Amino acid sequence: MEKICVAVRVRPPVAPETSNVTYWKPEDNRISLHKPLGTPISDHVFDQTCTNASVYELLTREIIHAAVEGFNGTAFAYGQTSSGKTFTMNGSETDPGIIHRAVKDIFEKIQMTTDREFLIRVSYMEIYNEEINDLFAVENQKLQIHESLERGIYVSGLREEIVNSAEQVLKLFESGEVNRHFGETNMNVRSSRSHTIFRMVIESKGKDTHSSSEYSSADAVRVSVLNLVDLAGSERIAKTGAGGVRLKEGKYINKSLMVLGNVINKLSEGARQRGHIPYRDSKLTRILQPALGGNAKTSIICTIAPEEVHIEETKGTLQFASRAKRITNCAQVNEILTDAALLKRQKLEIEELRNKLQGSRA
Ligand SMILES: Nc1ncnc2c1ncn2[C@@H]1O[C@H](COP(=O)(O)OP(=O)(O)OP(=O)(O)O)[C@@H](O)[C@H]1O
Repeated sequence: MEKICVAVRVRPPVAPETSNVTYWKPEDNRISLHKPLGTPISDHVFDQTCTNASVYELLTREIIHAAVEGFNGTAFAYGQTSSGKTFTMNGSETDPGIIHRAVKDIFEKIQMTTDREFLIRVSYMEIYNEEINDLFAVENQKLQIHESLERGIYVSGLREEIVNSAEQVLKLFESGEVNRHFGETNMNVRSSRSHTIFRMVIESKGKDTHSSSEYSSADAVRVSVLNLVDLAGSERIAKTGAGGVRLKEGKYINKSLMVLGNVINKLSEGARQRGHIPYRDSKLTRILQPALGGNAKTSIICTIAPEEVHIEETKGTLQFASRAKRITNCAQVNEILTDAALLKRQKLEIEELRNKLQGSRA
């Protein structure tokens, strides 16, 4: 069992004239309003001078490395609109975000792992107005979620591309970004109007599979799923000035984030009290189910805006962070034996049985 890793990140003020007015005081892994005391609410608090490089290093790198070794992983950004989620996940020219860094890191790690061979598949989807769309293939819309013993929870009909270099993945990611729903609101000129999930499936098996007399872990195939998630931001309609299409989008965004909040609340209660977890109440929580209290290593970066007008929303985000911090997951390496390995094992077991029988007859 391990805890979800949660961090809070303060973005710099939007208006330069307010740059020296600080309402929030980050101090180690605490953040407080007015007075520098308070209980730790997350594992890290990043102040407004921090870079995406340091967020990646402290919060996500370990999960990415574990994904290459066979553990499921999820990293997601949560926070009100315009607080810096997309900036954290996508980054800028000079300071690439989590996704860019994760992709580079995965291929570097793979290159260093000389005793295994890898197959990497990527997909990119968005949840827009509670419908799942494929960002690699615009014709694939309104996709359905299914569950099977072999694949767990998956989205059927989603295009998966087999990739073999970081450059190829980043190019594909950029092509998907073009199809994503963005829109202008009073709060953000380029506001994400959908939740996006960039997914990498990492499959590997040992190179040393030639020994015929014994089966070993080298015969097993490891399959891990890595989700890099940029959520749409919660918003107050009065502040965003949303009407028409934006209003409809805002309602769907708020509803699915409310379900996510409910799931986090339930999970943060002790195992005895928690009862039914409402994963099925939204597509977002259904897809993220393994990441929330399941078989995955998860980190959450909660982004907040420093301005006084956003204090109430910021308090809500900090509450979300402190609840999420209480969640424990149970991550394990996903290893399955190949058919050939299973056959080898069966043969050995039969052999053993035969020897035993002969021994008892003698
Ligand atoms: N840490 C940061 N450093 C510099 N600029 C930032 C930082 N965080 C956010 N910004 C800037 O603030 C603005 C809003 O950020 P961003 O679009 O990432 O917010 P968001 O939380 O994704 O919003 P939404 O939910 O509306 O999509 C952008 O112009 C972004 O470049």
